[in-house]
Amino acid sequence: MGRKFFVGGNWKCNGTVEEVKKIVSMLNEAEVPSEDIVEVVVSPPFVFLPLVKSLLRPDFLVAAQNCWVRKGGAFTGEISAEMLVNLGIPWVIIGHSERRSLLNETNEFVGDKVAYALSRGLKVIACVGETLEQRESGSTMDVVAAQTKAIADKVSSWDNIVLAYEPVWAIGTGKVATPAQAQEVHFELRKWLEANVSPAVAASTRIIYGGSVNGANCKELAKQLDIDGFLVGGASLKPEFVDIIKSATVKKSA
Ligand SMILES: O=C(CO)COP(=O)(O)O
Repeated sequence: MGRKFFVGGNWKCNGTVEEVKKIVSMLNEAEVPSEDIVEVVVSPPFVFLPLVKSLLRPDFLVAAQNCWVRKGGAFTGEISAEMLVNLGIPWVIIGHSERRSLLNETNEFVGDKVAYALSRGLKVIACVGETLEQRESGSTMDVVAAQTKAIADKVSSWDNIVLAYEPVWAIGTGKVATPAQAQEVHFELRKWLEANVSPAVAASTRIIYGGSVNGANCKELAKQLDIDGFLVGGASLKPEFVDIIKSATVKKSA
């Protein structure tokens, strides 16, 4: 169906110059499947973006972890989409659950950010996901559908969006969703896109999974029909990130 496997590494708020250089050399030396099998994007904190971009192998790309909702200006502490474009940063992560919960980013705000970033020419990894309470009360699909709708309402094309399903209860907890749990939500999200955006967008949009993905659990997850890759936190800072990139071949032969 032509959805190229996508592996993102979200470094979150971690690293020193020395650590960043070490991770980049580890990635530069890694033998991974070719670019037509897997797309790899790493997302360091803003301050390291130029350094990582200048050192990283050309077949891996970089992403910012956030950007301002509109054109830059008098917004102390923010980084605009225009600045990312100016630096040649192709991707940005928007709507990560840590920003939604700790910084009160609402569905509407996330939708506005996605739309603005796309309008400037950035590609977007847009994150959705339910909390444990929401899962336990049976509202997982309502929650992720509302988050996805807030994005769909604001954008005219999904060509440059990767949708990341990251259940909040699986992030940084070591408690990964089972392949069946993840597949179920990915399948439902694709159905949602089919019904509410278009069958073509549903068929072509990559839906990636995030939440305690590691070198040991990635293959079983990658085998699932509607899992088109991963957004990796903790393990993206370690050599096992390379094993996660390699899980793209599981998909290829599936
Ligand atoms: O939040 C995540 C990626 O964006 C997932 O984090 P962990 O892989 O550390 O659980």
